Amino acid sequence: TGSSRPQRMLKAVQKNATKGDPQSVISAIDHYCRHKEWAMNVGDDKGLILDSVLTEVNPSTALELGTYCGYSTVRIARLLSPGSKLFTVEFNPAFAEVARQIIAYAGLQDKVTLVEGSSGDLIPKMKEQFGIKYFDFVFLDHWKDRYVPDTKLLEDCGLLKKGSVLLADNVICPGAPEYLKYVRNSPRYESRYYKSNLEYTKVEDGLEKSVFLG
Ligand SMILES: CCCNc1ncnc2c1ncn2[C@@H]1O[C@H](/C=C/CNC(=O)c2cc(-c3ccc(F)cc3)cc(O)c2O)[C@H](C)[C@H]1O
Ligand SMILES: [Mg+2]
Repeated sequence: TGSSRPQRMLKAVQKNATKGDPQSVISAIDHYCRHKEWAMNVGDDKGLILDSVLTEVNPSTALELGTYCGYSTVRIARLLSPGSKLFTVEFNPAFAEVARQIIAYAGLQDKVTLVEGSSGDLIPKMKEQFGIKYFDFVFLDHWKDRYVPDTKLLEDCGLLKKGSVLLADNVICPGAPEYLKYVRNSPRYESRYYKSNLEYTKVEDGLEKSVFLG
C-alpha cells in the first residue's frame, strides 16, 4: 500500500528541513501543506497567535490534546523555557509514530512527552503517572466535540489553577460552538477570540483564549 499523508509530510521534513532546527521543520511543513497537500495543522497564520500567547504565558507544564503530526507540538516546544515540559496526547498510533519522528527531527524530544491514548483516559492519570500538579497552558486541537468534556475533566481533576490558559483551535472552522458557549458563559473563565484564517486558506477561523479564574 502507498504512503499516508502524514508519512509524506514526514518525508518533506526529512528532505527540506535541517535536523535540530525547529523553525526549518515548521517552514517545511507549511510549504508542503500550502503547495502540495493540505493538512489540518494549526498552520502559519494561527501559528503566530499560538506563538505569542505561548510566549506570554511561558508555561512550566503545558498540555496539547490532539498531536496529529506534531506541527503544533514543535511550535510550542521550541518556545518553552529550559526545564519546562510539554505533554501531548494522541490516540492514533500511526499519527503518534509520525509525530515522534517529526519532534525528534526538530531536536525537541527532551522537552516533549508524547502520550499515546485517549484524552478521556489519560487526563485523570496525569497527576499520578507524570507527577503533574497543574497545567499552565492547554492547547485544544483534537475532535471538536471533545473540547467541552475534556475541559470539564481538567477542572474536575484539579489540573487547572488560577491563571491557567486554554487556547482552542478551530472555534469557527470546523467550529466548536458548545465550547464557545461553555467558556464564554462560565464565570470561571475570561475568554477572548483571536480572528485568523483556516490553515493555508482564506477561510475565516480563529483561536479562543480562555483564562481559568479558579
Ligand atoms: C474520543 C477521543 C477524544 N480524545 C482524543 N484523545 C487523543 N487524541 C485524539 C482524541 N480525539 C482526537 N484525537 C486525535 O487528534 C487529532 C484530531 C484532530 C481533529 N482536528 C480536526 O478535525 C480539524 C479539522 C480541520 C478542518 C477544517 C476545514 C475542513 F474543510 C476540514 C478539516 C481543521 C483543523 O485545524 C482541525 O484541527 C488526530 C487526527 C486524532 O487522532
Ligand atoms: Mg486544528
